[in-house]
Amino acid sequence: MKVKKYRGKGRTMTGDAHKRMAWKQRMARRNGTGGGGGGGDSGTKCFKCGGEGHWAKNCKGKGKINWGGGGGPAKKTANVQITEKAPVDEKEFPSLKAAAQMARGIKPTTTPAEVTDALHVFGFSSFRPGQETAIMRILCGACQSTLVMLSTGAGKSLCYQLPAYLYAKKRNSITLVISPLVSLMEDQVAGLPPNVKGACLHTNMSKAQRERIVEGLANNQYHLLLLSPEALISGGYQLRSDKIPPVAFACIDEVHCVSEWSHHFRPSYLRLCKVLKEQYGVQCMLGLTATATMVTAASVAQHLGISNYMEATIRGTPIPRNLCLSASKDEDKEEALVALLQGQRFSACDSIIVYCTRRQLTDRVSTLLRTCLKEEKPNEKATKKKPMLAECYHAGLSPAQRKRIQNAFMSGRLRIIVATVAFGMGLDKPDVRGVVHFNLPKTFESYVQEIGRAGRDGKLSHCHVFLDSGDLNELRRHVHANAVDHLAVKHLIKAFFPPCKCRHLHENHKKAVKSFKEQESVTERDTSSKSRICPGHEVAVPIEKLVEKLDMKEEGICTLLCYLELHPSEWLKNLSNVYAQCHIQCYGGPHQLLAIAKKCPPVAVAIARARRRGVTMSHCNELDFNVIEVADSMGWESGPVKRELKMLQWEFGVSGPTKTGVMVEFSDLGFHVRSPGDLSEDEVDEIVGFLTERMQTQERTELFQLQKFFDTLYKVSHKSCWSCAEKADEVRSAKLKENISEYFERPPDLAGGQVTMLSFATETNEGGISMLDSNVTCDNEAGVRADIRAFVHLYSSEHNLTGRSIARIFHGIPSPNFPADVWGRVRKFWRSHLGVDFNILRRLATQELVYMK
Ligand SMILES: Nc1ncnc2c1ncn2[C@@H]1O[C@H](COP(=O)(O)OP(=O)(O)OP(=O)(O)O)[C@@H](O)[C@H]1O
Repeated sequence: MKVKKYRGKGRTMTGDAHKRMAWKQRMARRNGTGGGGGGGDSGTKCFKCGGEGHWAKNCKGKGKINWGGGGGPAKKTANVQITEKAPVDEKEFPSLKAAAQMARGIKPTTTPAEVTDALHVFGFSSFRPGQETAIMRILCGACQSTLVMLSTGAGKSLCYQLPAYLYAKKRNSITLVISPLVSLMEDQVAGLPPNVKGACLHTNMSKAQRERIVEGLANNQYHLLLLSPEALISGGYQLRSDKIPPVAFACIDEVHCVSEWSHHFRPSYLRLCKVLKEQYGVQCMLGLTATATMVTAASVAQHLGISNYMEATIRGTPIPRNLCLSASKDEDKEEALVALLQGQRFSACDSIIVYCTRRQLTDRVSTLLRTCLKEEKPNEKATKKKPMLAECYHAGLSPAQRKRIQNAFMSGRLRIIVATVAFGMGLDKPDVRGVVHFNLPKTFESYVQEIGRAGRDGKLSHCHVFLDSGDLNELRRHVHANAVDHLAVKHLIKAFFPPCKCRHLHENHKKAVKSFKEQESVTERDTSSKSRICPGHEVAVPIEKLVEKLDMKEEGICTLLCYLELHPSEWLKNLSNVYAQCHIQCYGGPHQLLAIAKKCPPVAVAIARARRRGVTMSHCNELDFNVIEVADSMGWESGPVKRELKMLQWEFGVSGPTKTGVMVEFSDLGFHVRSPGDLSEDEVDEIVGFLTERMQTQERTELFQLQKFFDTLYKVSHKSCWSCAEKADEVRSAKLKENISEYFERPPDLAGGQVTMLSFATETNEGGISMLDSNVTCDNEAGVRADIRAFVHLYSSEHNLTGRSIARIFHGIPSPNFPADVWGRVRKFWRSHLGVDFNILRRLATQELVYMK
């Protein structure tokens, strides 16, 4: 739609007034207020004081927020914009005083008029708990990075949208919002009020769409920009800091992904804060999350550069008060689910989500519910269209089917959606009245996140979990799936720290100079790993090959590389993935290859290296080489080398560029790091030991937390859901909430100023009901050993088997080299020993492999 623009009294108004009106009416209905709320475009209403009959320009009303250096644009340097620090002058700016008080936790008597007016622009009449403090911290101009930890549906989005809107209006700046889910970005932008201009950049957009957005950014058309962490750190989409307005602040949604201790650690998040600070000059960051323990919060604060995280954290209760929780350990879960939904508690609920872990199960359960509940009264909200009782929703459905089911659920036509956890991320349906977990959720955090989809309108809603030891063991297997062997770690270190000649060259240099003083300082340097001789080399390791070699997922390898970067010794630096292999083909024949070698040094070096390996190049018109290695051997950065190689394809004459008949292609996407090549053997052992220990701690911790989660639910559970199907048990619900809060509020352990989670792993299990312990012995060891031997006989010639890979197959845990769709068909072995503890199985398999060698 073409947008008409009107200019009136210094304000810009778009022509889509009917859209704005509809939005205002929608918001008014939701807030229960009569009309619009003093929106910025209302024409006769003052934006500053909200008063009628005069324009903001002539307002003599309330004070102002400090807009950072008097509202002027932020400073721009060549490539970095620095947001100016605000001069703190509370007398001159009365509302700044309020902001500063707010930031210190003191509630000021009045909220600045600009802020309350902006709140009306968003269609709200008052702040929800936590919103005002967060907003004022961001607006107070003193670069107060803030962590907002409020439950799902508490209204965290306003905490970035409102300051972004005000900053953009006052300073023509933009706010960067880092959002982890591409699928949600469009919805978030579409949900903004008409006055707030947002845009997003993601991979699902066409090139033309992205270019339009980048152009719009350069023209100051947007108040906020949503993008994925990967897009930001890769610097893709031509998004350069000098091409966008100054950045007011950056908001990181799902900020717990920044912490390596989080259940959702995402390696690309790790470099996020650094890129925001160094490349975009961001000084103020706002982190948003619904589920973070204090351990995660402390670690996130470290990444955001917050020194006193207690002061900078706005924290609500993890579970909203209006949710009534229950759990039961029924033997027949399907029968129990039907009974629960027929009971008084859930039969009154119009909108229910039933979560299952597997796709086939969602299918089965939805069919069961359609059959067993069909006599029931259809959804009262049903419109002319036929009401639907229960449907399944999972990633295996076609996009059209998913859309149809989601729309039916959102409009109230579908009463029960039986879904995998893929459903519900970013779901903003206010009246979901019930969430039932047919299977055990993965963690405390997932549980809190998933039940948070109920009762977003603040009305009483019900949540129930069915406990089952089978689910617990299944989740336990998932934990083992991510663990790594000592040997795999060794291979990884070998790949990323190839030995270099720096030390040797240095020794030669030392001999040549023969200066006593120089020798002394060199001896000094040799003993200290911190001032190592090697400055670090660019290394690229092809992802596909490494995944196969280590039998480890790409994300797992990324995580290990992040641990190495986060280590106090900063063993390596992660760089953006690159294509490492270069293929040059000269259609002009071998002469052309030699001719380009004369003008392009990297080609000459690649030919020389090939010759050194014994390859005869005189009759060759093709050349294959690792471009990262070649660039490194020349002491050059790989970026410019690749650009120079690409240029070989073109010749620039007076009539413009013409093709030279040289083809240059890059392939083999690789992990890309900068690492030293002069590690001593002790250092290699230290790194291997560190990573192995770290992975083991992670495994122990996750197992412990899983057990603790199960025990927490078990302690308050009913034997059968019959006891809580008719009436909620408020005492047990309150007890469960209290125990969950305890988990989230547990203070972090600070070892040497670093956040650690070791204590979780070493803590004993306070007499909980351990259903895992039953598995720690192996009754049928001889039988298990016989099966292992049979398996090794059949498959060892074609596959590289390890104790772990055999244990995984016997437990039905897929890995890159042993995918479920292939190995799941080997029925005799796949999931054949679920009853035997994973680590015992691994030990037995390792022993058998050694005996059979
Ligand atoms: N001050 C307010 N007054 C009334 N409604 C509000 C207010 N702030 C937010 N809301 C409404 O609350 C709902 C939830 O808000 P929002 O999506 O920001 O929650 P959230 O905390 O980001 O949730 P999630 O964790 O699921 O992303 C939205 O419909 C929003 O319009």
